[in-house]
Amino acid sequence: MICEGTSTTNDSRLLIKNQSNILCNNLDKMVGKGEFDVRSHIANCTLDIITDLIFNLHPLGKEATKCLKVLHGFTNKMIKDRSELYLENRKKSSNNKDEDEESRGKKKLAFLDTLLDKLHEGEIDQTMLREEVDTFMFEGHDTTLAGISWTLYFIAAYPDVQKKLQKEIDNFYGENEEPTLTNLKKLIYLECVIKEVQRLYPSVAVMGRLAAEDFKVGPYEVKKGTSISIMISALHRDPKNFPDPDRFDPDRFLTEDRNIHPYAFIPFSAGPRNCIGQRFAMIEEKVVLSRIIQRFNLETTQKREELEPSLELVLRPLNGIRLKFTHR
Ligand code: HEM
Repeated sequence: MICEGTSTTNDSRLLIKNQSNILCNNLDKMVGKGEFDVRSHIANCTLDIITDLIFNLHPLGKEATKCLKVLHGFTNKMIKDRSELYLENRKKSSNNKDEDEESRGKKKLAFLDTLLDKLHEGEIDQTMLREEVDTFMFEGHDTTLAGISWTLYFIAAYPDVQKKLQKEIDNFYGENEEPTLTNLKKLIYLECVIKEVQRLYPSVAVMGRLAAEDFKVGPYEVKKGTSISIMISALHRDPKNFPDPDRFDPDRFLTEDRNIHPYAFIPFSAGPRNCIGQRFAMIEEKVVLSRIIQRFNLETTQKREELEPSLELVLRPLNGIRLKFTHR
């Protein structure tokens, strides 16, 4: 779905770019207004990105903010609207017999169209379709909102890190007009900062699993059927893998040769049910953050101990992320 080389990926890049521009234009209006909680601005951006990705119906993205509380009603309406368009397109394509498979594929812009294909082929039913959409709406919006907001805090609170990022990002946009999947890999330091923030404040801080069989963890016997909570946030602060674990130090991720266990750092989970949106999430965070850093200087008077992480479905800063924006 969100794979390199598909038309969906190219469109995703485009929609992230457009939404980042809208976000930066809105942040422009906050310059000169002192510190404010940045999260509602980021929430509008990440919600529009995910609704665009799923439905490709941008104006309804706005409606989503109001309707999230009645998620199913909202999802059903979006599905109904997109289904009508999908059926219309299908009719047009079957009338146009000359249209080849490739050009038909290119018209499939929304993730939901792929699911509608499966529905019409009888592989899934209406309920399964809605569940998939709900999962994507939640997993693909709140997680990136948290990730981007926490990262902006650390960029504001650590001016030396901000300077290094500005240098990398100025060079990047000096060389490239547009971010692409390939050139985004050059934003190495930004990636380290994003990872270090996910280490300290993982968007998904705890996961639940049911033991499928008996097994042992250290001295503990776990019986089949036991429900298990995996504390990602605690795992990420194990001093064996991350010395001085509470210190914010993006450079830890610069050195690839550190001999840590492959499951010591798992912000996107690991194994068969890991996050299928992780590549998309990294692209989204890189594009949105790099655009902000390119345009603004960030400051904060908030101390780290005032942030009060709150363990809900995602890890939220209870007191908000209060930042001051000035133009560079
Ligand atoms: C910083 C951003 C993100 C983080 C940290 C994150 C993290 C995770 C984690 C830890 C899980 C496993 C949860 C569990 O098993 O209980 C998960 C699952 C999932 N994520 Fe993400 N995610 C992010 C962004 C996204 C995005 C952008 C999308 C969609 C575009 C997405 C789609 C999904 C889906 C569909 C699942 C369920 C996979 C399954 O159950 O097989 N995620 N994510």
